[in-house]
Amino acid sequence: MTEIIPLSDARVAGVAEDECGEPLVDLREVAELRLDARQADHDGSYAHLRAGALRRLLQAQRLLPTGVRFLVLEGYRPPQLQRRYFEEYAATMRAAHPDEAPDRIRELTSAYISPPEVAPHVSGGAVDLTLCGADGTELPLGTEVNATPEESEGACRTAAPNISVEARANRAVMDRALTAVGFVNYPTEWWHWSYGDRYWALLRRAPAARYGPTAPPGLRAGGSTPTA
Ligand SMILES: C[C@@H](N)C(=O)N[C@H](C)C(=O)O
Ligand SMILES: [Zn+2]
Repeated sequence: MTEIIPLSDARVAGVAEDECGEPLVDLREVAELRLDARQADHDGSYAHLRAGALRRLLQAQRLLPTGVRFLVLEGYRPPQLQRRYFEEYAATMRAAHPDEAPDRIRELTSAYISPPEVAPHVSGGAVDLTLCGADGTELPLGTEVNATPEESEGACRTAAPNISVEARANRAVMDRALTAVGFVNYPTEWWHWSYGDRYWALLRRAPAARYGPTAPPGLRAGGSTPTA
């Protein structure tokens, strides 16, 4: 089995960043992509992706079998929302594992929510998505998108054995299309794919991440505005 590198791993934080300045693009204006409103926020941040990541996502969609499309749940995530998600799930992990040291709690947390300082969604290069048919009906992928390791008994892991043959085949369909255009998967979450962020750079052995943390679309004064 290949090693799963958690987002809390020091190697992720150690990746250099070479911000390319690509803008965030509003997916609500991209007719070819189907968006789901489950993660919708007040300013539409969730519906944004860096231009290069979006271009690759559209290429990947063209590689899907006839009649199958992507259903996108979340792209960009503002830094303060990432911090809130991380702190909330870390509290859940502390309650479930009261004897574990802080570093282990951070690692357990990062299996489901990224530490804010390396968060792929905050770079605008990560996307949570599933597959649907022509009428928008979701295909079986083994768990709901965003199912926790606890509620899914680990079936959220991309290579989990405890899913149906059909779900495994659908995960392979996603993998083939998204990997072919340069995305990488976070192996603890079948629905989470990214391009250009630090995790991507580490897995693809790129010299640096192309996308650093960026400000929400409403706060940007043209181009990409680094937040830190
Ligand atoms: C839980 C999910 N929505 C998610 O995005 N997790 C990853 C690891 C993240 O926080 O970047
Ligand atoms: Zn994600």
